[in-house]
Amino acid sequence: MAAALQTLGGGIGITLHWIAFTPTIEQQATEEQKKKWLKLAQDVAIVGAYAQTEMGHGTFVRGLETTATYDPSTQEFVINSPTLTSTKWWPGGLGKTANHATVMAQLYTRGKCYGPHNFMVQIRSLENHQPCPGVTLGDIGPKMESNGNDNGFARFDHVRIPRENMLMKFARVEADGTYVQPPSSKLAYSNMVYLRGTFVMSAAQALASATTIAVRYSCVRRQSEMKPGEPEPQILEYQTQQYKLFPQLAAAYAFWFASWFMTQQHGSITGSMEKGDMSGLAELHALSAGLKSYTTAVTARGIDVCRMACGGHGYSHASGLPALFGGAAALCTAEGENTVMMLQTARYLVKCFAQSQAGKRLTGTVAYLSAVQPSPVAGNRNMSDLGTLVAAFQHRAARMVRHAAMQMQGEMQKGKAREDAWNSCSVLLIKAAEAHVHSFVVRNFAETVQTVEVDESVRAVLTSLCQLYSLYGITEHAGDFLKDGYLTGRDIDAASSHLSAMLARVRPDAVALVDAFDLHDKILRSVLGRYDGRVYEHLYEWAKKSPLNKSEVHESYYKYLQPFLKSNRAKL
Ligand SMILES: CCCCC/C=C\C/C=C\C/C=C\CC/C=C/C(=O)SCCNC(=O)CCNC(=O)[C@H](O)C(C)(C)COP(=O)(O)OP(=O)(O)OC[C@H]1O[C@@H](n2cnc3c(N)ncnc32)[C@H](O)[C@@H]1OP(=O)(O)O
Ligand SMILES: Cc1cc2nc3c(=O)[nH]c(=O)nc-3n(C[C@H](O)[C@H](O)[C@H](O)COP(=O)(O)OP(=O)(O)OC[C@H]3O[C@@H](n4cnc5c(N)ncnc54)[C@H](O)[C@@H]3O)c2cc1C
Repeated sequence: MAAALQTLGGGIGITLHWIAFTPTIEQQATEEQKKKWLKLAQDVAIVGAYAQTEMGHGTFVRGLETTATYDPSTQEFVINSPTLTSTKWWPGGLGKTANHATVMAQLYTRGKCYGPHNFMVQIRSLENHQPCPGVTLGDIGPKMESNGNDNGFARFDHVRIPRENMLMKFARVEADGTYVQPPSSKLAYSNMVYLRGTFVMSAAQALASATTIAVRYSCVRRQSEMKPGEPEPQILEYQTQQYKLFPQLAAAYAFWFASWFMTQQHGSITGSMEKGDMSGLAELHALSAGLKSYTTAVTARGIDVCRMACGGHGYSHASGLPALFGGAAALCTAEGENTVMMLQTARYLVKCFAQSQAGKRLTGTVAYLSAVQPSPVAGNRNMSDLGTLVAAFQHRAARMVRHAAMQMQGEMQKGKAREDAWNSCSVLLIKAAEAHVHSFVVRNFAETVQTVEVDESVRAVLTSLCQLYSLYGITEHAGDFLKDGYLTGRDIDAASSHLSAMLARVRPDAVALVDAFDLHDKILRSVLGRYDGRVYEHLYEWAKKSPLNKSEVHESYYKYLQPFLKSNRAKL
């Protein structure tokens, strides 16, 4: 049903109904409100959008301009778009599909603003789908990709909704206009934390799709001569092709396992929060923000590497890779722009570092920050040992977090305000946060391959993949590891040669490793990645279906080319 709606007419999309609107009801509505809206949403008796971002604000949620002003005389909220920049802009499905939206608006009651809160607003008639009175709707126009989804705009002209339409699980407004504080003002943001967590799996699946396409195609495509006179080899025999694709394949597995951890963490921490224990919220926010930022950025870059590794056919929509890239690029901006999200993780790390300096024992994903010794113990390390590789990544991250935090402290000691010191160290902070997330992904990958219940022969392959992922990270960021002498030049050389060995070791299992993602051709939508490998016949069939081939001589010849040619020939 959802898939059909998604493609119906190519102009509507209910993705956000499932991944944002419905979860917002689940997470932010009271039991009473769930009785009213949740089943309607789950049965698609209503279709919703998650309307938070505005033309003028996306990142800075506290700067949103849409207002929800409580009128105690009628016990209603008045939803209003006071400026052009307050126009809701980007929400998926808002343009033409949704008839309801959860609208994030600044809550005003008794003349005071209590910040952004979520409100349920019906935006279209359930009878004829016309916009409701006071509501102006439309599509924001073509985008880089995902044009099957009507990302839209909405304006509200003093639209009245019942008090009960404020999602009141955490904060409330009583009938007389009294505002009741939530346990944490950030609980209004809880669905963003949830959605960021799901992006980690979206990234893993996207990278899995791209590597499936590129690895399979690299076994079909034969090109050039490796040795004079020999038959053209599969392009996957070239070490450079392996160096392009296998780190992406390893990252897909790494992110898949990271998403398992994210899902488990989200479940257990939100479970505790249901019982009133908010202690895990900060770590959950930092982890989801950092993982979302890191995995989507690596995935978008990795998909483009896969696209380039497929040569010209990779650039064709027949490959499915341009669409994958466009989708993954969106994940880098949506649900919290990547830079801003990584800065949120950095903010948490600086806080934890200060606590560790004050003698507090750190736990969870930051525990290593207090365990890692500042002075490196150089020496010939066994660069094929997973424990050694994990320790190297944790040392790198701890060193970079310490360096950024101390740099910031130094700026403040010179008299800079905290905010100015933060801004002038934010590049260092971003790099430190990226190193932290990278070390988490490596550690989690290593722990998963060592504990997951699989046949020992499968564990051996996954261990090689984890070594490959880690060694690739060390060689790609060698400077970070060499800086304080924790790793030596000899270690880096050893890492490079082990990496080459891992490329050769993974090669025989490469196709099995992508087949293991079990992505049906209908999901891959790629002529190059077809399970049956019959690329060329289907590439020709695909091309013949191009709209330009409907006529032998295209109408543009008669309209433009023919007169142009004629006039040029007349001048000869
Ligand atoms: C092939 C690819 C796969 C498929 C893809 C296919 C197609 C692609 C198409 C579309 C993609 C799919 C779906 C798209 C769905 C997208 C939906 C959206 O985009 S919804 C809108 C999302 N918007 C955001 O995420 C906004 C980001 N901004 C924020 O979250 C906040 O403004 C920000 C940046 C966190 C700042 O908030 P602020 O209140 O100013 O906080 P401070 O930075 O001052 O920090 C104050 C303290 O609050 C803590 N904090 C902040 N946020 C949270 C939170 N969410 N939870 C818990 N705590 C939080 C923060 O840590 C501070 O704490 P301390 O004071 O340090 O203790
Ligand atoms: C495909 C897609 C689908 C979307 N779907 C939805 C949806 O369903 N619902 C919804 O509400 N929204 C949706 N969005 C909007 C999305 O959430 C916002 O685009 C995103 O939050 C970024 O905000 P912005 O666009 O205002 O960019 P800005 O915040 O203006 O960012 C622009 C630049 O400024 C930088 N910047 C901003 N703040 C800081 C800072 N504090 N420190 C350093 N640099 C900073 C950013 O890093 C970035 O480089 C969608 C967006 C896309 C692309």
